[in-house]
Amino acid sequence: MAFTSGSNVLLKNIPYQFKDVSLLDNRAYIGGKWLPAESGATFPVFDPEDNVVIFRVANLTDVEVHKAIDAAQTAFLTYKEFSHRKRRQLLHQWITVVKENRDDLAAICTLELGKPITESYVTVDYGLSFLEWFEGEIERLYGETIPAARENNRIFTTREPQGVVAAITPWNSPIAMILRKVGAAIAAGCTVVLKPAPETPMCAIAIAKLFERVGYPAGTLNIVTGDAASSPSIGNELCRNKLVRHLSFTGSTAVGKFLNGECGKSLKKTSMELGGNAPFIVFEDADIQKAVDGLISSKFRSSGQTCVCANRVFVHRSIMSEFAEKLNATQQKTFVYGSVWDPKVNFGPLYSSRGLEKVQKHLEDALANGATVFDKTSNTENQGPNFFPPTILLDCNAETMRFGSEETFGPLAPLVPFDSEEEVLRLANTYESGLASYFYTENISRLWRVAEALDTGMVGVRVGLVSACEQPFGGVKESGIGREGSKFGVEDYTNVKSITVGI
Ligand SMILES: O=CCCC(=O)O
Repeated sequence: MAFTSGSNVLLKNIPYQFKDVSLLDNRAYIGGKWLPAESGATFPVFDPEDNVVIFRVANLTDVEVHKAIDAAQTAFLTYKEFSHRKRRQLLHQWITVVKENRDDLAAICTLELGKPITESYVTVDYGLSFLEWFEGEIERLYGETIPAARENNRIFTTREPQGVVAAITPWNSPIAMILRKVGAAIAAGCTVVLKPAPETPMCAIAIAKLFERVGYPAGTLNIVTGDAASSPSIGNELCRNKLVRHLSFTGSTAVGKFLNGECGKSLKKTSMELGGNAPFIVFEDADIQKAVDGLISSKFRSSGQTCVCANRVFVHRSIMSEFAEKLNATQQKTFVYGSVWDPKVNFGPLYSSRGLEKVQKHLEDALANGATVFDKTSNTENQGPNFFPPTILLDCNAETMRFGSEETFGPLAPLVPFDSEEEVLRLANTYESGLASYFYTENISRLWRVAEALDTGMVGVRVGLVSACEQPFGGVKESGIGREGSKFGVEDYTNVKSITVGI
């Protein structure tokens, strides 16, 4: 299927028939209207499977972003007066239309991210789980009563929506990351200007198309699209415009630090979900097959392209060879390669040639410094220009090789031997990142000791997957500020107001 009809454009034939082609708009969404860039400019979106252009999307500048923020502020003045029950009903309707359009949303995700279709359904359902969780939270945005020190005073608190939220979302899990941010902000009573990643704008547009059907005030959600070159001007407006009260960003630590600095100039609240470099530790007393299974999901999920993917794999020296053998055997059995539209396929290409280059650099650096590839994965030839197979490296050193200090964001599993708990904790906690960590042990004392000692916002103990709508998601140190998902994710978009009454 390929077609052009007004603003609904798909430039390439694909083996999927969209049920509702109106979801494939290539315009921005501002104040309830679908608009091309004022300059008429567009930017290309590529299919990662073959690097062919699939869409051309409106390339905005700060001028349109300014208008989107004004529209969001106008909508906020109406939306903030809605009762919690009414907000909940609207969110429920949004959930219903997202569910009804699950197939098309998964297809768009596969198309612009190169995710195998089966994984795309997982990300749509993961996104939906956030909306469902936030729907429940809306009516539980409670305040408190506080005993007053002055006899004639009574003090209580309420939670108020902050106002206009700017959200900047990544390419790596577009539907889930958009719904995790936008769903929480809308649940809290805020309005949103969303800037999706230039690689995956069509997921955001489709979500907004469904949002539009629900009956929120015009301007409650706005989508401002732009390519990498226009992102700095769009980002500057989002950071500097005083009507924006909260900026929520998921992406690299370098960009997060810059945005946070800019937001500081008008003291905006920020939520920053930044780079990971997660340690994954397998102690000598671990259930080895359980640890292998955990690493398969932590390391290779989304072809290794999530911020919570294991990056440094520490394995106790005494079990290294057994672990490596089992890991290799399990990954050979687990992954199926081929067209991302084939429901049996569960491992796809990287998102772009940029992603591929980084993984290749980390591999070359490790090999140049003494690492070796463990039994090259078979059946992975001719999988397209951005494909990188699951690769296990032996004889690695996290202190001297590049993967040790930088997130690889790809399916490279460097196994680093260690000899003691003290040593591995020092290595795991060395860097400034502190998003997720994982470890496997069957020793109950060690379980508590290590969980408490790991300096990360999230710890997976005997699990390779921590992400869930009810789990507070976020990091410490240079991995971020704030928590997404869970009750904290909604509270993050509210201000606590204290009201003192004299009687
Ligand atoms: O990569 C960012 C987050 C993915 C997840 O929520 O597991």
